[in-house]
Order: sequence, then structure tokens, then C-alpha cells
Amino acid sequence: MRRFLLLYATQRGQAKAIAEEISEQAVSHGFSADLHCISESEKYDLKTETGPLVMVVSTTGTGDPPDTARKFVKEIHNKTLPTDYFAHLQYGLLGLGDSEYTYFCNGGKVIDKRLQELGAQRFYDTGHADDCVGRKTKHLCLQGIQVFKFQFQKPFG
Ligand SMILES: Cc1cc2nc3c(=O)[nH]c(=O)nc-3n(C[C@H](O)[C@H](O)[C@H](O)COP(=O)(O)O)c2cc1C
Repeated sequence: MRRFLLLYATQRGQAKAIAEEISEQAVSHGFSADLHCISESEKYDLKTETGPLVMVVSTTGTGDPPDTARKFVKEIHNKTLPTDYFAHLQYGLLGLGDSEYTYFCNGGKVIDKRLQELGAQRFYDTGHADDCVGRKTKHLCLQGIQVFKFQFQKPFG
């Protein structure tokens, strides 16, 4: 089994549900997810992470990251961090949102932008799953999973 780090940032549980489903499906593709809420910072360390990183991040308020991601977002915006701080990181990010809001998927976009600024590289295009496309939870879940389709081979070389 090849390990990858899977972090979710949720306000109401959807991002967690999608991350759990990604984790379950990953097993049948030979991957094992190290799954954590983004707030559980004692359980992972992006600075020393060697495996691929997958993030599922929702948006709340007016384009804000979930409360569970606040500390993380603050830390990565520390201006003293060098531009190669995350140069070792390969990541894929799925933002969850609703295009009826002005700042669509902004929670995910804020994190994605900052990871780029700190040198992290995407191994898969960032996805933006839209509540509007299907109001049902299950549909959004499937949309999220489709975004990744387990294209993890790339970061593993
Ligand atoms: C109070 C509230 C505010 C929201 N604000 C935004 C927003 O500004 N932009 C956006 O794209 N989606 C917004 N959404 C939609 C959520 O991001 C979307 O429903 C997502 O699937 C929720 O995932 P979660 O359950 O993991 O938090 C908002 C939803 C709620 C309930």
C-alpha cells in the first residue's frame, strides 16, 4: 500500500464525508490514506511530509475557510516563510462550495494559492465541487471523488 496524507477542512461535515469516501476508495487502488482533520496539527507535519498530499476544503461565511482551518491558514500566511518552504510537497486540492455565493470555493482557493506561493506543486488540477450542480449530498460526494479519480501514480513516480 502506498501512503498519502489526506486532510479535510469542514464546517458542516461534507468535506469530511468526501475525504472518508476517498480514503475508502483509495484502498482498492492500492493506496492507504493517512486521514486527519486539518486542525489535528499534531498528527501531521507538512514541512517534513514525503508522500503526496490531498486536501478537501469547504467554504463558509463570506468566502471564509472553515473554522477548523483557521489556524492552518494563519500559519501558512506567515510572511517570514521562504518561497521554497513547501517545495518538496506534491498536492491535489478539492474545494467545496456553492456558486450562488460571491466567493465561490474561496476557502480552498486561499489555501491553494498560498501552497503555490510556497513552492508546492500540484499533481492534479485543483477541483471546485459545486453544491449548485446537485443539491444532494451524494451527488456532491461523487463529484468530489470524480475530481481525483485516483490519479496518484504521478507523485509516486
Ligand atoms: C453559512 C454558509 C456559508 C457559505 N458560504 C459559502 C461561500 O462563501 N462560498 C462558497 O463557495 N460556498 C459557500 N457555502 C457552501 C458550502 O461551502 C458548501 O455547502 C460545502 O459543501 C459545505 O461543506 P462542509 O459541510 O464540509 O462545510 C456556504 C454554506 C453555508 C451553510
